[in-house]
Amino acid sequence: MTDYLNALVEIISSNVKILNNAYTKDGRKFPSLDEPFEATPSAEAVQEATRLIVAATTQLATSVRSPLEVLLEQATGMYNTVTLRFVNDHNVADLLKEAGPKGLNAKEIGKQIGVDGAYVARCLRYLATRHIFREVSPNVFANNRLSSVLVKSKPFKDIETDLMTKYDDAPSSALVSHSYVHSAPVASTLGLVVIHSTDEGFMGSQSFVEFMKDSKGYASPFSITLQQHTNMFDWYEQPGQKWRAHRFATAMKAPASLWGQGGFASVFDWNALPAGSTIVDVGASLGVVTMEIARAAPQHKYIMHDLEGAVKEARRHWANEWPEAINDGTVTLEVHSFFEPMPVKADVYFLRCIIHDWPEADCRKILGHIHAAAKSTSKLILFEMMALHACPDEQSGNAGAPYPLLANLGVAAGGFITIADMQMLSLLDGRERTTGEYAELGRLTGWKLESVKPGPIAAFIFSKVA
Ligand SMILES: C[S@@+](CC[C@H](N)C(=O)[O-])C[C@H]1O[C@@H](n2cnc3c(N)ncnc32)[C@H](O)[C@@H]1O
Repeated sequence: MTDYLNALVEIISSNVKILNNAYTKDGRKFPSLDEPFEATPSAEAVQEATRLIVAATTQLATSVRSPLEVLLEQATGMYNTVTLRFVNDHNVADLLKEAGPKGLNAKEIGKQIGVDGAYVARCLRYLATRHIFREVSPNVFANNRLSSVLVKSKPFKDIETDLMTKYDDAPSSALVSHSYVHSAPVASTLGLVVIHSTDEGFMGSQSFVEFMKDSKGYASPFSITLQQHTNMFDWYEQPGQKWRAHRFATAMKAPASLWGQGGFASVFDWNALPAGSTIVDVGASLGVVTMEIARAAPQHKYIMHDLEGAVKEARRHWANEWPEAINDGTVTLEVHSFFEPMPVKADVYFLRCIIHDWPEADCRKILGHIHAAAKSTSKLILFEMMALHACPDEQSGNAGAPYPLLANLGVAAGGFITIADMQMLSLLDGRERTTGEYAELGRLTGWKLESVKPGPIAAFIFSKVA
């Protein structure tokens, strides 16, 4: 067997060849981080090569670096959060977009955003050292591919103060190649997930350790930080949080693109259902999944449930995007809490990124209410990410990865899901689950897991058990 370091180097070099060949076939060269965005070739082989390069380079760097340095880098990860929060709050990427590739001096940036230029330079240098922004010459900074994800669609002068409309018009077509995000010339809604993480996520993380020891009756670490006995979604419904609720709802457009167009419509044969079947989107938010499925199978009736504020947001979204579907009754929006008995006897109930928001007892209530209302033939579909152990796991069918990589490819495949798991814990005491855990949750609430369609967001398809 090749020695440890060379095994990693071989994985990197053979997969870099695959990437380069894919670009050569497209008649271009692999771009550096400083070059403008160009969509990545989308072939599965390119995505797999990318995952393996990320897994191996991270493991190689971690292996050769001093353990103390690695731990220090991780222990001070909050500076990633706060520097990103700083540049976002002051719309620095938007300002630098207007400055162009020559960039802008930190003093001038400081003048425009009302912060001492010396602070600005240090924050931007911290980020540039981590490949977010570029230090073009001493204290002069420009956008690069990563920082341009934070660019919004309005001129800098128009977005400085208006929190409610700051993120409007962000295109939902985040340019995503599998789970790797590349920057578009203007911010995608996926950039809002980053920003939400530096704000609500950061607030939650501050009471993370305390909560796990003793929740003191609070719903989540986030609730402890806020000293409020409500969960994050109820907090969004409160006066003063409308702009955060709006930002969150806008961010929720993004994960639809993680699956790519047609992903939700293709996991289930919606057209095999009798015409006029009833399909409920439980906790729908804007209803981006309903929109995709209803476009593919407009002969059915779709009902979206959510809390009052979220339904108001959704009404605005549908009025802009597809008003006919509301006007002709194809899609109905209703205020309904999934903690109350389900009022609809539907053919299919689906929930995207809902179950991961809640602790076990709440998930059982939600799925139990749906079970009580369902027909014997009803289907339940949970669209959720699939948690993976870092070691081989026969039960989940994860046999491992090439030597010496971690079975979940470290941050390459396990990165986003473990971040999401921590985020769910921090914000809501929710969690990401393995396939076995979804099957067990179904068993306890009267649902049999029939099949799983893997993907960045997997579909867990259940049928009702009497
Ligand atoms: C993570 S978002 C997912 C939204 C949507 N399913 C999607 O994937 O775009 C969670 C949603 O659950 C909604 N929600 C929270 N508590 C709820 C409740 N008790 N009843 C109904 N919806 C609720 C929130 O308002 C939010 O829209």
